[in-house]
Amino acid sequence: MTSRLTIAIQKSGRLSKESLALLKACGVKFSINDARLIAHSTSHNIDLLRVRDDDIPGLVMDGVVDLGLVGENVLEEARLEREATAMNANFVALRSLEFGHCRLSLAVPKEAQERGLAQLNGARIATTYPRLLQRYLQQQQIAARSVVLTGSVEVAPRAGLADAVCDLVSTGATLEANGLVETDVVFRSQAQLIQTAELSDPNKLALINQLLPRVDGVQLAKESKYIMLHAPKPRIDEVIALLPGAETPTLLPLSHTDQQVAVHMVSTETLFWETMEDLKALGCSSILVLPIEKMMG
Ligand SMILES: Nc1ncnc2c1ncn2[C@@H]1O[C@H](COP(=O)(O)OP(=O)(O)OP(=O)(O)O)[C@@H](O)[C@H]1O
Ligand SMILES: O=P(O)(O)OC[C@H]1O[C@H](OP(=O)(O)OP(=O)(O)O)[C@H](O)[C@@H]1O
Ligand SMILES: [Mg+2]
Repeated sequence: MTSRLTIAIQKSGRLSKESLALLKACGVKFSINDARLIAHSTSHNIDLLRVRDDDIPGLVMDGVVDLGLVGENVLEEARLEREATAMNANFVALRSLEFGHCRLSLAVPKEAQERGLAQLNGARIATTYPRLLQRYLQQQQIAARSVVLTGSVEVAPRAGLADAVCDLVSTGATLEANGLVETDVVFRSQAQLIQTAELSDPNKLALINQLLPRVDGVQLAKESKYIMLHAPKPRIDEVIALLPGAETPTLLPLSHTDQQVAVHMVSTETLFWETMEDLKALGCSSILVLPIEKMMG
């Protein structure tokens, strides 16, 4: 029987939707039953294990699953923890996935904002990431104690459990709602695709080799746009100079006029409204910016 590749993703949380969307965009089909831990792919020899994100690094490092999609914050914390306790902390980082962007930051109550990092000497800092926090404090030569909480870290100072927090931040809304001010970035994170270190099954390796270019293609497509416009022939050089990354645009004749040409190109940069307005001022018309679903070089 052909072996099945197992992939661990977060069951429900900040990474779940985009993890599933990535697999789907790679052509891996699943029918998910929310109550089930395991989902079998109907298109590939792949099983999906849906777990808490904290469990994903360990499952990959112990070889229980072949691949995992997890935030670098959780991954690096687990790696430091395992290294410190002489457990296997090996894995292979395959790809950064460009979602789940956040930062682990120190934050203090608004009233204490002016006192700087030195105020943390002797302080109690609430966090879910004690290893990442201690590494940073050591680098900054600060001696503070961590209070480990697995949730609701942001309420710890108000509850009298800590003087500061070291918590995940994205927009900053959670900190603000709790009267806290971000003072230092401890670690920057995004979702990663990781693989177990000892993988020799040729069927699994073949499947991974099929998936990786698809992951790259999905990411490239996400960052790219297809731009189409009609440009006045005499001003074509000026038009091309305005377009981001337009070294090799396609120029096509238009059926109804020889005064204008159609310009088609793929750009990995955003076409800003300002540029579109400049193009219009040069005499361009029918300017379209379209999303791209898939790309392969
Ligand atoms: N505000 C955010 N914006 C973007 N990404 C985030 C944000 N907060 C967290 N993340 C990323 O998503 C991961 C999962 O966050 P989530 O809040 O869903 O975790 P959780 O509550 O620990 O879930 P679980 O129940 O799986 O343990 C985090 O470890 C981090 O990498
Ligand atoms: O800076 P912000 O945009 O406010 O995001 C930061 C918050 O997002 C995450 O929690 P989430 O909302 O996922 O809920 P949780 O605390 O229940 O995990 C994280 O733990 C922060 O609390
Ligand atoms: Mg978690």
